[in-house]
Amino acid sequence: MTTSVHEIPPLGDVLRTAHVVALPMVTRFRGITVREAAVFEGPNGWTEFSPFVEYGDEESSAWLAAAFDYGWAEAPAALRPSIPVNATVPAVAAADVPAVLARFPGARTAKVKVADPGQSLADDVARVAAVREALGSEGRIRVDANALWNVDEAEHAIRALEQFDLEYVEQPVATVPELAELRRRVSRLGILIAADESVRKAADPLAVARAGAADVLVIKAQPLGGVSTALSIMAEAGLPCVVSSALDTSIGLAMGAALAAALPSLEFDCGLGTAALFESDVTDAPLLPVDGAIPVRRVVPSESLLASNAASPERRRWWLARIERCHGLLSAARAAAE
Ligand SMILES: O=C(O)CCC(=O)c1ccccc1C(=O)O
Ligand SMILES: [Mg+2]
Repeated sequence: MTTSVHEIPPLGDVLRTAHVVALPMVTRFRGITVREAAVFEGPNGWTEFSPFVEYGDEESSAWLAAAFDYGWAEAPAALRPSIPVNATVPAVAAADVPAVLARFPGARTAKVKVADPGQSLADDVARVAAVREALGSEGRIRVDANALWNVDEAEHAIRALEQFDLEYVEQPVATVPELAELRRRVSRLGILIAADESVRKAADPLAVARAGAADVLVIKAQPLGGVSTALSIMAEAGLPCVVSSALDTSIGLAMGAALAAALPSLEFDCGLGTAALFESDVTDAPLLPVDGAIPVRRVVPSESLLASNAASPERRRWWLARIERCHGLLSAARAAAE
C-alpha cells in the first residue's frame, strides 16, 4: 500500500516522549495475552503506534503515518460526541460469555470470534447461542472468522449460525474472489458480508468494494495510515463502514473514535470497546464503554501506569528501533514522491 504522509516529525521529537507498554489482557485474544504498544506526544496530543509484533516494517509504516496524523495533523470535525460500540467476545467457552459481556455495559451489539483454530463449529454455535441468550432478541450479533474458513466451510458455518439472526459475517474467507463467491452463495439467506483483512491488509483497500465482494467495510485507523486517509477510503468505497480497533490502548481507541465521529453516517455500532479486554491501560480514564458507547475525546496517559505497564528494556529498544526504521521508510517514500 502506498502510504500518503502529511506530517513526518523529526525522529528525535518522536523518541523524546515515547513510552513502550505491555498491557495484560483479561482473556487471550488473537493468541495475544499481553499487548505491546508505543505511545508518544505530538503538538495535538498523545498518539499511538502499535502494529502487531509479527508485522514487517513496510506494513507497519502505515501505522506510524497514522500516529503522526493523529498527533501532528489537524483532526476532522467531530459530528457526534460519543460512539456506540459492540461487545467483543473472544473465542471463549460458551459458559464464559456472560462474564465477557458484563465488561461491556449497555452494549446492544456483540461481535463474536468464530473459526478459532483448535475449536469446532459446535463450539462456535454454542458461543453464539450463549450471546443470543444473554442479549435477547433485540440484540445484534455479528461474527468474525478472521479469514480462517474456505468457501465451503464458511457456507456450512453460516447455515449453522443463521438461526441466531446475524447482522453480518466479518471476513469469513481470505480473498476478494472467495468473498464474492461466498456472498453469491449466501445472498438468498439475507446474510451480509463484511470485509476487514481484505481492506486493512490489501495492496488496494478499495478493491473489495470495487469488486462488489462485501456489503460492509471494517475500517481501522492505524493500518490504513490514519484518520484522514481512512476517511477518504470510506468516502470512495461508498459502503457502510464499521470503525474498529486493532486492540489499541485507550490512546489508539481515541484515534478510532475521532475517525468514527467524523463519518457523515454511522449505521453500525463500532468495534472500539476493546479497552474492556485489558486488565490495565495507559490512562486513569480509559475509554471503557458506558451505556454502550465510548466518548469522543483525547486521552492523556498517566505517568504511574506508563511506569507500571512499561515493557522490558529489551522490548523498549526493539520498539524504538522499529519506529526509527518505519520513520526512515516514510521519509524515503515522501522524498521519492517529491
Ligand atoms: O471489532 C472489534 O470488536 C474489536 C477489534 C477486533 O476484533 C480485532 C482486534 C485486533 C485485531 C483484529 C481484530 C479483528 O477485527 O479481526
Ligand atoms: Mg476482524
